[in-house]
Amino acid sequence: MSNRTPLMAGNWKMNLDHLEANHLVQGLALELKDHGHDYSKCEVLVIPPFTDIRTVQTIVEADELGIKYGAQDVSVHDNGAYTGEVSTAMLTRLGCSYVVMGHSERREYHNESDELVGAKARKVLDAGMTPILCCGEALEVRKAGTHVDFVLGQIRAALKGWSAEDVAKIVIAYEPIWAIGTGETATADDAQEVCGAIRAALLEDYGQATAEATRVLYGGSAKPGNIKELMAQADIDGALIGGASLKADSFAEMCRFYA
Ligand SMILES: O=C(CO)COP(=O)(O)O
Repeated sequence: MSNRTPLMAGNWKMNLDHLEANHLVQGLALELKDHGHDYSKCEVLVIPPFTDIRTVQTIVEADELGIKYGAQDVSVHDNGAYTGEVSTAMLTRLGCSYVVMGHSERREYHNESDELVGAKARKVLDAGMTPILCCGEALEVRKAGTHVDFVLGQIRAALKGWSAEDVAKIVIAYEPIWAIGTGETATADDAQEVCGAIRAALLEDYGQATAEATRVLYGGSAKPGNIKELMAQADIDGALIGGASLKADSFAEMCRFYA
């Protein structure tokens, strides 16, 4: 058993308006409270669209909930003529503690490169928040059997030049694209194979302290029915959850995987 605190992160993607966000966070808080959730056994994070963050902040702060919240993306710029972008300062001002970057949906639809993803992670860490760096292969890569090399290549390109101390502070989320929103979960063995390879690469590149500290999540059709098996794997420290995080009961059940 490692001393890494497990993290359940709900990526809402482009779902839920502020009224629905309010409903979900309150429902989630109640579910967790009713079941006596121990936040030291699993950190709970919601990642709403930008427009819901203020709403989530209000509820979380008013009730001093243990739930944390973050953003799905961020700009690499500080301010200026970047229409549509949101800066790290804007997110810290709203109390965000995590920011996702490099999600496959942004890599695919917005042509985000490993270099840009790495620059976003740097920006987020420098602003005092925790980057959740996403990686993962498409089905063709998996079929060709080169998925481990592909994923390690993404991570190494994004983190080029980083110190061991900084890498130890980030979260890496392995999300095989073919398992996202498809109902097709990677088996626990498939997920462990890649998460284990990520940790072995961290050991090789940055040494033992970093390899032991950096949290590695799995994402892709994670749900109440498979979370226990995923969390039983040595190198899986939590999950990045899409669909199943949009319902208070299913997400709360996953946060309580340890019970
Ligand atoms: O992309 C994901 C989380 O970032 C996974 O989404 P699903 O859990 O809906 O497959």
